[in-house]
Amino acid sequence: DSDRCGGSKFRLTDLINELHRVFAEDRVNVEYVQYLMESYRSDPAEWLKYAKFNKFRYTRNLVDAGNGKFNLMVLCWGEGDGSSIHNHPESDCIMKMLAGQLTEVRFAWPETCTANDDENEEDDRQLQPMCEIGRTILETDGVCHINDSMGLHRVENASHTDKAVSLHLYCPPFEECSTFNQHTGHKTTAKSTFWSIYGEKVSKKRAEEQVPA
Ligand SMILES: O=C(O)CCSS
Ligand SMILES: [Fe+2]
Repeated sequence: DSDRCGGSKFRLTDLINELHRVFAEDRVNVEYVQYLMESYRSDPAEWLKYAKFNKFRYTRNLVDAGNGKFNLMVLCWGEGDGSSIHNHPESDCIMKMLAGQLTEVRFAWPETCTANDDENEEDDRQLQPMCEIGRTILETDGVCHINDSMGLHRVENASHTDKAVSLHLYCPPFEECSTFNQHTGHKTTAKSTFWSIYGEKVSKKRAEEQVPA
């Protein structure tokens, strides 16, 4: 079937095929990848099978493992769900709203200043509150792009009445990232896991393995 202006419809499967073609090249143009994510018009019939919610926290549902070059996943946010402040190690993150609304809050990397200049072994850092450097409300089909050179972010569903669904592309994929305490800038490492893989809920046992098929 065709879209409004008579062109053939750019389906989720077309997006995935085009991403595989792009990532088969040696060099990837991230702007073009962002253009592809913008070009896809959200159609719930195409992604509902990945949209699995957990009442306790947002879920990450793997759609395509990108032949190891990228991960494409559907994230499902219950009312009030939010991520921690986190980075995207050596990766580009391109995020697109499929349904509902999300707020992206950006932060600068934490400042750490040594309390005193003498060469003491223990680097005595004075952690301080992190600085918010931007705030964007993403509406359906909106896309945002971030990588570590641009800063850190927290993503949250501020609605008390509506759920939200977003499509995330990470290239290259990463299994863990750093999370940050907003008041102190203190950094900890967090492992990223999938709630479902290719539309199948991850069994308790598989959750340990976390190896996409
Ligand atoms: O992958 C995650 O859990 C962070 C979602 S915001 S990019
Ligand atoms: Fe993120």
